[in-house]
Amino acid sequence: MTVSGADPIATAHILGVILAGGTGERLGGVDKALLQLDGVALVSRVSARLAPQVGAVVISANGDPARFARLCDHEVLADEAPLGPLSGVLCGLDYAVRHGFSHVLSVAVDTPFFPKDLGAQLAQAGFALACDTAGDLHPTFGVWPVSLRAELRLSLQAGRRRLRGFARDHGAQECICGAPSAFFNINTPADMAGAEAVLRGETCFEPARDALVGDVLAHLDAAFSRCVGVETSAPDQAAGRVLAAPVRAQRASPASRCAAVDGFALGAGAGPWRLRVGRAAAGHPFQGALQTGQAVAILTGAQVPHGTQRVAMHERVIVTGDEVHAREGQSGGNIRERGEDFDAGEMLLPAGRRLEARALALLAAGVVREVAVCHPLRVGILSTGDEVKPVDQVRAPHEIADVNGPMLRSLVAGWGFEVVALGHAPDDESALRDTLNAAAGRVDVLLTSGGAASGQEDHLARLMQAEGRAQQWHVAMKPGRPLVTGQWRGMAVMGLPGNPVAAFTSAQIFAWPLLARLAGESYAPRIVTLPAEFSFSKRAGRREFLRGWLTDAGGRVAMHPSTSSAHVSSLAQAEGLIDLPETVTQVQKGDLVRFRLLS
Ligand SMILES: Nc1nc2c(c(=O)[nH]1)N[C@H]1C(S)=C(S)[C@@H](COP(=O)(O)OP(=O)(O)OC[C@H]3O[C@@H](n4cnc5c(N)ncnc54)[C@H](O)[C@@H]3O)O[C@H]1N2
Ligand code: MOO
Ligand SMILES: [Mg+2]
Repeated sequence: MTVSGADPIATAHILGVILAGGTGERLGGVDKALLQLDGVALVSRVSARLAPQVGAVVISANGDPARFARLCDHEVLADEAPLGPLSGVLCGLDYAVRHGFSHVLSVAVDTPFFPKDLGAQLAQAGFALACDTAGDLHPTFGVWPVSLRAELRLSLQAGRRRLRGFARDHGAQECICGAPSAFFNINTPADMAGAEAVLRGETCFEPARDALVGDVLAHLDAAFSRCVGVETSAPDQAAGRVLAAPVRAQRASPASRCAAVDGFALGAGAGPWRLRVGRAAAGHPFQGALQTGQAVAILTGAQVPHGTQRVAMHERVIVTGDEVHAREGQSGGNIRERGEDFDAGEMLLPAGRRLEARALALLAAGVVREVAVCHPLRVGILSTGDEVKPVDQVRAPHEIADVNGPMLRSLVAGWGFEVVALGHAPDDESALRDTLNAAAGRVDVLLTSGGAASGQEDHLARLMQAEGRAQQWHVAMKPGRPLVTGQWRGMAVMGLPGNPVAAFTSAQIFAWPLLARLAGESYAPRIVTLPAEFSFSKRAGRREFLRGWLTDAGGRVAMHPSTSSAHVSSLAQAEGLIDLPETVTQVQKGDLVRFRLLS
């Protein structure tokens, strides 16, 4: 179903719902609604901001409603089944219908500075979620028509609890309603202190620190999801593709008891055994069963006849006439039992697994004839910069060869994605716009390099913020401080920094998990922990990735002496990235370090 907006909805027809069901875990499990910000409970602040924007206000919260009684006289609605904020919205919609409202405007109780014209902005669309000017979606802030009730209930009953997923599936628009600071939400005691400082006018919301690597990864997880379609295919035709659904064995393996060696299938008894006429070969079962004291010749892989106790290797028996005598030293049954590798119906591979040789072998063993796989993810690679030229066009000393282009194309192809080479764009906003527009029709995701920072000729973030959706990051990471993430006309975009070592590192740390997510693939970098063969000092608060390799004797990690993000030689020598966390200031020889293996 798609709900589209026509006329804006009158304020009197909108019911305001304060979502106050969270557990406030990072604040020690307190009820956030009751937290006092500069002497006023959050629920009261949010209610005061919401009331002028709607016809009436209710609170969605579970537990004892009396706790709100001394703060406000809003009705408190408990969830039918508490399944997160979406059940709060559902409760609000039910209440809205009973009381003659046409829409719900939902807000979160822990976000006290939301825009004063939020309702008016969202109501233009009829069904919409709020996002900020940096492109971040705030799915608890939305306008919801009551007509969504039945589908929302069904969706929750089916276990789909994500606001953004439901909203996107049902055609919600995303409206830019304010600056990121307007959606500042309180999760930790430090956020509370920050919000109080803002109220006192001592500070504004500009981030005081660079984003942590973990923050950026969490944002990627929240803001992006699989974007490619799914089809069914024979496994053989799907080599290199990603499974969209788990696969179960269609048959046990082995499907029948069979011989693990060439020799004689022996029936019960201590021997000698009387040799029967005929044999059991792979693909040609012996017709008949072995009685006590009987034997029959058998070959590796053949089904063992009924009544077989064990299979003796031919080197280990003596055959005289039609009698088989066991020699000394016979051990083991030499029989592969039915289903000893896996049983019919057993899960062989999970969704998200890429079908490489080992996976394909397993599917064949399980007689799997059809799998659901994701379409390949098309990844555009674009270099930017007036100084950057293809290698065969480099002339003047102020020109440099495009290093990032070939590096990223090879990296992305090596990860198993489909590469679309998009060449190069100059440092010019209008040319970049044209390039982005052209790319949006050809690829699912675009990786750029260069122009990701905030210099005069760094256009990517500015352009995308103005005309698409973008987040410009300063990551507390070296190399790779600048990064841009966002969307352009439905295409995911990641702007990597220009310096090649930074581009490479940011690609490993951020682009790879992003691409995997978009492609429906599970992402699992290979990381080992080994003693350092070097000592090194660094600043606290920043994650650093050094280029390193395993020492000849093995078991230790050496570092390249250069930490410059422009020294490409250090990359070529590297076998991995040494990952030094934010908290570390000193590494001594012998200390354990995390080493992310490349290739
Ligand atoms: N005032 C600040 N300046 C810079 C910051 C900062 O935070 N504040 N960050 C520095 C860091 S760290 C990096 S990394 C770079 C990243 O800059 P951009 O992503 O904007 O990239 P450019 O300015 O276009 O180029 C930087 C550098 O990289 C070379 N480059 C670019 N593309 C390629 C390519 N395809 N092949 C080879 N080399 C390339 C380019 O020539 C520049 O030398 O910004 C710092 N500045
Ligand atoms: O990303 Mo920059 O160093 O890290 O050159
Ligand atoms: Mg720059």
